[in-house]
Amino acid sequence: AVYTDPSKLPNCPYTYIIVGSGPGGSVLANRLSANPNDRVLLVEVGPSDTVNPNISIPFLCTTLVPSNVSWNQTTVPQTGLGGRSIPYPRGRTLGGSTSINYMIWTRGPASDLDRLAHVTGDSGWSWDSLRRTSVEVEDLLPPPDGHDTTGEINPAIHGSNGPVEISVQDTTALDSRIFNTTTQLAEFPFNEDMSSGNPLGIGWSQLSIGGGQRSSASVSYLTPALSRSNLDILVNTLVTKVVQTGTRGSLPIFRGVQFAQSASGPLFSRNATKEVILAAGAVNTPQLLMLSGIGDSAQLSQFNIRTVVNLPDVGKNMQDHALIPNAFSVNSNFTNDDIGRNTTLFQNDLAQWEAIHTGPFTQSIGVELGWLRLPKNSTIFKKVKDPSSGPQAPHYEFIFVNQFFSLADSTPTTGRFMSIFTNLVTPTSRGSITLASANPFDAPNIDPALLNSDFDIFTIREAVKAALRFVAAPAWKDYVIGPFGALAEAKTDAEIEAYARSHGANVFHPSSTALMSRKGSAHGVVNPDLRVKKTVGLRIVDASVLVRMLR
Ligand SMILES: Cc1cc2nc3c(=O)[nH]c(=O)nc-3n(C[C@H](O)[C@H](O)[C@H](O)COP(=O)(O)OP(=O)(O)OC[C@H]3O[C@@H](n4cnc5c(N)ncnc54)[C@H](O)[C@@H]3O)c2cc1C
Repeated sequence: AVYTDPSKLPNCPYTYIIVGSGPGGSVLANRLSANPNDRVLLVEVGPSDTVNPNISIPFLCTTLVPSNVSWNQTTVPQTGLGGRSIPYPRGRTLGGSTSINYMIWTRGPASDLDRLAHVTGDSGWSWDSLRRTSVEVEDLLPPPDGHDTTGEINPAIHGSNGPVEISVQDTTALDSRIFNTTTQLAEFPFNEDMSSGNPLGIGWSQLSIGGGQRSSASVSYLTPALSRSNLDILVNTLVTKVVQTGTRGSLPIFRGVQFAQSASGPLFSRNATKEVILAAGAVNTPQLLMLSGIGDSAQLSQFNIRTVVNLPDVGKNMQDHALIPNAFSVNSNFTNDDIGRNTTLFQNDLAQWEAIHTGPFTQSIGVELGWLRLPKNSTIFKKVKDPSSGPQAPHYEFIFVNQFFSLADSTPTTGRFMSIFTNLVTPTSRGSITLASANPFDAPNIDPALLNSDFDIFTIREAVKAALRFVAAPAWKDYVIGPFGALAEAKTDAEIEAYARSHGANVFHPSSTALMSRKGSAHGVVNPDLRVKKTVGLRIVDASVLVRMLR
């Protein structure tokens, strides 16, 4: 059952208590409650995902940031972005960020997972080990417009029975031009299916959309488990601390949690008989660890927090993907810009979606994707070792968008556009999450350190130049009028770097703030089985454990 009031929770022992309902929390709530002998409590600070109808509608994903279902926080000033603080949204509702994200579904390169297995000394994290699981979670469905997807995705490598519904997008005006470019410019080869383990090239996006609706972790994993009498979900409630409940040998046992609905409201507490599982995401998990006395003792003492476990890597090593939203004016009678400007069109498209779940509102913003590498002879490699996981792993990404979309500039009131987002997917900059106060209701200091290294600024600059080369192909001759706004003024390398710093944002992939390392290693926060080092009864199951962000 779903509870909104902590005082109404049944007075029963819980086997597992899960903090946060993002992909990690939702999947575990489902899998653990499948055993009727175990009782599971899932605590989520945000409201139910039914409070915002736009969550289900793929095209309206951009309205969810900021909103009543997202953390509306900002970064500390970013040196790499010219000192700007930028919005730092994450999902704050059932399903976590999968309820507000852009739904691009991608497995990444095999070498990313193989590197994770190597670094952690646990072959369970390898591509071969996880490939079967990644197929089992999928249910590949036809696109909403029912078009023949032959050549756009390889069904043989996807699942057809899993809980997460996936599909490719409806066709758009960009498709044939993008595809034709891959035959005209050798540097941009076509890739029929980027989920094969080798994502390099240009291909159709796969999305966690089924039957025209978002397939979030909540829809896929919580909804089917809601009728189980051994699963309780408590919403609108912040876990403020994990609590030591005893010791085993010299190790503290952390099987307790405290939670509250406001800073001044009553504090509640419950214990798990087996484990507390943190799935609060790469910003909130390290914050919660530190508030609980697990972290760098020097930092904790600044806030008068008693150190229970000194783990200096908590909150360190933060990574995220910088994004530059490059806009191009296009010669077209219709782009998705029209939907945003024309109320009648908007209402008609919305009505179509509500009636039969077809039409433009079934689409997310990313039509096609590109995963690309810097050339081997790039000058940066004289100074910096290639940070990618192997020759089939990209350094940067293209996301093709059939409209103007910028997180830095306001949307023009006239004109039609195409955008190519260029995203840096192998950053070498490392940021941090640190406490700003000992009050769990305060935001921590969020520092993703975007574009903060020579490699990062070099790569994003080269990515922007690659996007300019892409639209210079003959396929775009009658369509692209030219770069728009500040991009049109950026000609030299130095100008493109300045443009990247003044217009850069992020693509909301925080990770690695409670990173995994080999069992027994003093470095890191969790072991490869995701148990928090030097503790008993506490695990982390979210993006904070990844040594490097996967794609
Ligand atoms: C706008 C946006 C667009 C994105 N687009 C894509 C995309 O297209 N494709 C893609 O693969 N990825 C995308 N992502 C990223 C992806 O959604 C995340 O990487 C992923 O959801 C991270 O999962 P997580 O479990 O680490 O954290 P989250 O999904 O953020 O879940 C954490 C949950 O824990 C809750 N929580 C936090 N602290 C507490 C607490 N103390 N007590 C109780 N509950 C708590 C939060 O409210 C949240 O619900 C996007 C993200 C955003 C924000």
